[in-house]
Amino acid sequence: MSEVEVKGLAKRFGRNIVVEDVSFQVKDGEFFVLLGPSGGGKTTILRMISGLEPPTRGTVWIDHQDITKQPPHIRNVGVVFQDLGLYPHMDVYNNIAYGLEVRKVSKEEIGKRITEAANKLELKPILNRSIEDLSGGERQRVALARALVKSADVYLFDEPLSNLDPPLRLQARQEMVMVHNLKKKPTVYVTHDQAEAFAIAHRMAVIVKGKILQTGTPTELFRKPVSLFVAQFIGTPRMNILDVDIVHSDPRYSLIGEGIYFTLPSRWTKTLKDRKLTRVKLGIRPDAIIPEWAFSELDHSEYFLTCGQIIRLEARVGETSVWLKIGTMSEILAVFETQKDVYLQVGQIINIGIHREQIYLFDPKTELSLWPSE
Ligand SMILES: Nc1ncnc2c1ncn2[C@@H]1O[C@H](COP(=O)(O)OP(=O)(O)OP(=O)(O)O)[C@@H](O)[C@H]1O
Repeated sequence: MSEVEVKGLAKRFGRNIVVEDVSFQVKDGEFFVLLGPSGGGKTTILRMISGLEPPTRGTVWIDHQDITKQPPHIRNVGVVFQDLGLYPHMDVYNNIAYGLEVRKVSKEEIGKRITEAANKLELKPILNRSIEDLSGGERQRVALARALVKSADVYLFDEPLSNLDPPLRLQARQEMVMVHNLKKKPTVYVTHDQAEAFAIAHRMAVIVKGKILQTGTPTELFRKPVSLFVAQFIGTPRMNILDVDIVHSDPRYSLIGEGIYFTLPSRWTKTLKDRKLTRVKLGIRPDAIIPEWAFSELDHSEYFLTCGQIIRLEARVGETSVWLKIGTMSEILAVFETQKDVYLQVGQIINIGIHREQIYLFDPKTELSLWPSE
């Protein structure tokens, strides 16, 4: 059993605090993703776990042992960084072997492990090639093989796929998940690509400006974002946000805004009464908007109804993005399944429905999520 845990981790470079009070735990066999925009401190966290950067505060634990003061070569951590860290003057075989030689693994054992890894990652034909002659995808597989031959307690990946084209990226991602499944060790993976995070994470943390905003499974973060930032960061296309007034029309509360008059289900009454808010930010995911031609299949009482004028259209295979003006000024994006017998055009006015249980409300000042009573 291995487990990696960071407790109250902080890092300051000069006056700049780049990681602030970060804590998380990754269990054996778990794939944990640190997701966040560039410059948020994700790489610095991995560098602190691997021992390349000493924390200003906080501790790093592997297998319930505090290893914060251990030098990097003592820590049994397998790392694949963004630049892959391959030695350009060495061939593929020696790049993979190097870390094992440093650890005094016998030549025989090294040969055995490399053959195994080369078979799994299809590297056999290029074992004697120089790193300089390899494509981006091949280099990426060499870096993975280097992690695979190591019997590490923890694996760390820092955007290892960022230099690859989309098709290669998908293949490399599958190879990486394969390495993880073979090793069944805790893995921490850094990315700023939320679609990638969703595809591979068991659990993930959204990290911005050195702080974790939320930790949970991809579904938890999608369904129950703690704030407007997380709600818009997770899910493509981004959640629509509209500023609306709150009106108390006893016994219920209603949302009133540009083209909007929604009477909220009674579950919201307590939350809105307690908060005494007069305005909120209303969040609607583009795929939660139902077009009029799908109305017959739905129970109207479950939906808020309004209408919008199409201002832009973008058709893709199987779905169409439709930008709608509602009221005189507000604009929202809806994504509809493309229908053979429905012709849409700019300027057209259509009716839309929004499921009552699929709206999000945010406090306009703190931008934290508001939730109805269960
Ligand atoms: N050695 C250093 N000295 C000074 N500042 C640093 C150092 N390393 C990182 N930083 C700063 O710390 C901040 C966080 O950087 P970090 O690379 O950890 O973020 P990141 O979330 O991994 O970003 P990216 O996705 O772009 O790699 C950045 O502002 C960066 O400039």
